[in-house]
Amino acid sequence: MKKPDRPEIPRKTIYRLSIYLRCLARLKDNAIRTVSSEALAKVAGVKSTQLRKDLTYFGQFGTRGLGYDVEQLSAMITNELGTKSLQPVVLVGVGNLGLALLSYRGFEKEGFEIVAAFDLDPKRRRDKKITQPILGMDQLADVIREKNVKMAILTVAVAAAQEVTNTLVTCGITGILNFAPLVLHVPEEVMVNNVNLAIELENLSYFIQGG
Ligand SMILES: NC(=O)c1ccc[n+]([C@@H]2O[C@H](COP(=O)([O-])OP(=O)(O)OC[C@H]3O[C@@H](n4cnc5c(N)ncnc54)[C@H](O)[C@@H]3O)[C@@H](O)[C@H]2O)c1
Repeated sequence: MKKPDRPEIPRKTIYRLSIYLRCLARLKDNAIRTVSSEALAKVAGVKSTQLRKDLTYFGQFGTRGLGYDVEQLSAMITNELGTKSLQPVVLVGVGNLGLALLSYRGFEKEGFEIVAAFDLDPKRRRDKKITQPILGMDQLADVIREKNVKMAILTVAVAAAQEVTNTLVTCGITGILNFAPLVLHVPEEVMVNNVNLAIELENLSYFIQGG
């Protein structure tokens, strides 16, 4: 996977980078140029020792007494996350969930562009709010190649998820955001992130018991 010359960076550290980046964006909006590790940690909701530890994976940042340069730290994190330029993404499965994600206008601001969506039955769903092309599966390989797409959002019915995953991997996709409630089998070099609201709710349910 990415940057193999580095020591293993915990997955949670990478998640926290995304949180730090959004906090830094808010500071930039308020014309704040430098921030102490304590202040940044506080807005990010972590301990300052955690923040400093996370950032040491990527080199030395900040000046003692002065803190971090907001612009420089944002640039470093964006570079590490690979979101310096707009990343093309495809979505497969234009049902209820797929349509909802396609109609969300906020992804581009965050560095991702859903360049096209695909479905077995691309003509079934039409929605004036959707600006991306909805195409048949026969066009998937061409679009992925032409637009050099590496990431896919998977919102197909659970029964089709593994088969569609195999197709995506064959087409060169190396990162899958999977909404289907099953464990996908992929080659080692392919990364899958699962989103499962039921698991998140179950987790909340555990923690609020007896509250
Ligand atoms: N992660 C979550 O929290 C969460 C929440 C809701 C739904 N889901 C899951 O998301 C998926 C979609 O849910 P939905 O309600 O939008 O379902 P849906 O039935 O409305 O849509 C599924 C779409 O997938 C398409 N499809 C099926 N087989 C395909 C194939 N082989 N190739 C291409 N397209 C194919 C169908 O034509 C349909 O348009 C399901 O797997 C569901 O379990 C997850």
